[in-house]
Amino acid sequence: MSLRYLTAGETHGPQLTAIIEGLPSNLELDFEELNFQLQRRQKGHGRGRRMQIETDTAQIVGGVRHGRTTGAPVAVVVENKDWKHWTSVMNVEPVEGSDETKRRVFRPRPGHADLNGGLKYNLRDLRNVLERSSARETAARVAVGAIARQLLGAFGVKVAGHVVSIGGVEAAAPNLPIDELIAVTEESPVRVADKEAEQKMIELIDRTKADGDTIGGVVECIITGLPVGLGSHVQWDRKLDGRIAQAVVSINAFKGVEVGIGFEAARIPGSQVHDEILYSEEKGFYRGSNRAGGFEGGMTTGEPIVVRGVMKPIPTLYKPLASVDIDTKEAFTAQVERSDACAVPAASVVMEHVVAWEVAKAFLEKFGGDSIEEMKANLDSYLSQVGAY
Ligand SMILES: Cc1cc2nc3c(=O)[nH]c(=O)nc-3n(C[C@H](O)[C@H](O)[C@H](O)COP(=O)(O)O)c2cc1C
Ligand SMILES: C=C(O[C@@H]1CC(C(=O)O)=C[C@@H](OP(=O)(O)O)[C@H]1O)C(=O)O
Repeated sequence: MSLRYLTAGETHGPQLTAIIEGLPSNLELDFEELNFQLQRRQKGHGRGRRMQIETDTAQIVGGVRHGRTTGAPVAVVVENKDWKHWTSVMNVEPVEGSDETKRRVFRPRPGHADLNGGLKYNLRDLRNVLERSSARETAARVAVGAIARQLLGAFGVKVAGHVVSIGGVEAAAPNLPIDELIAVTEESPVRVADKEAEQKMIELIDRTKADGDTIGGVVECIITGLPVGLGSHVQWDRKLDGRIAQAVVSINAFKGVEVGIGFEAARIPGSQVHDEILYSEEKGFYRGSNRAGGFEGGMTTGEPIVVRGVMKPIPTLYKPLASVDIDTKEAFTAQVERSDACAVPAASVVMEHVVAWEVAKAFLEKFGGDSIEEMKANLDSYLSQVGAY
């Protein structure tokens, strides 16, 4: 059985819940590191007031004893502190004229899930759609991904993420060793290594917010330390780059993904796209460049994975766009809910974790095993085979 997970929970409900199935036993979990990743997702210039209310921490309520996984399903809970302000709205059926009715959502926001969800699920309070479509759910996905990241970490695999551009303001390509990239973006409010560009991004976010508008951007995730051969060319749904693309576009507001040089490959000849194959006694087979972003044939090449995702601007606008009242069918402006102006820095943390999850899943498929020790033995045996090739 392969690694899988599900999440449940509403943004203004009591908690988010995730269940992970298929983790090996004896993975030592670092709870501080897990919570650190959750807190990283809360930061970043442009976030709204909600992030001042929450202090995301993961409670592990199943599958872990004495700090180590047992092989049983791992259950994780992240509390919503904001729940206490929403208890009656979430629990009481709105009655005409009541306070709860005021929170009913009936003028759908263009760009959010409101209208499609209302029509599809036949819900006349679009809050029932909003509550689950909210990117609050990405806190659960980061908790899950942080565990996957620790699984990868047990094999020396490292994960980094950073912001490439916001609203067209581009950061210079950082080209730093992964540990430095992690350190430098950790301290940055926009998670960008280029300080000059960061200042321009901050100013742009502030101007955009003051205009009642929102802004998107591009983020990049890099994973190093992987062996050749994760994923497979033999079947469409085993191609790891394809699975990563699906995971990235599943993040709220993500509309595109690039692997390696991505769309740039359409503009230049093959001689400037493909990575030449080299060999040395010390390294074995390796590449002169990594324009493929670590993938050929849906399999890892052994070079770092480099994936980019594009996030559209946040749909909720304080200066709202045209919409229609779902009761009267009259033209109205869209409803305004408390909102972020820009969540690109936070989204880069989410992207790291959804990509880490897909890679961990492929890692487990390749090296199998019910315990970390069994996985390590399988990895060592494979590395010897590759080394002797
Ligand atoms: C970290 C993060 C925070 C977000 N914050 C908001 C927000 O405050 N307001 C909003 O309208 N959308 C926000 N979004 C985007 C919406 O959740 C998303 O646009 C919506 O679920 C519709 O899905 P789609 O854009 O993928 O089609 C956020 C997304 C992410 C990744
Ligand atoms: C709660 C989070 O993000 C939320 C995502 C979101 C949306 O519509 O996606 C709308 C906002 O919700 P609220 O109206 O409660 O402030 C964001 O704050 C989070 O990232 O943890």
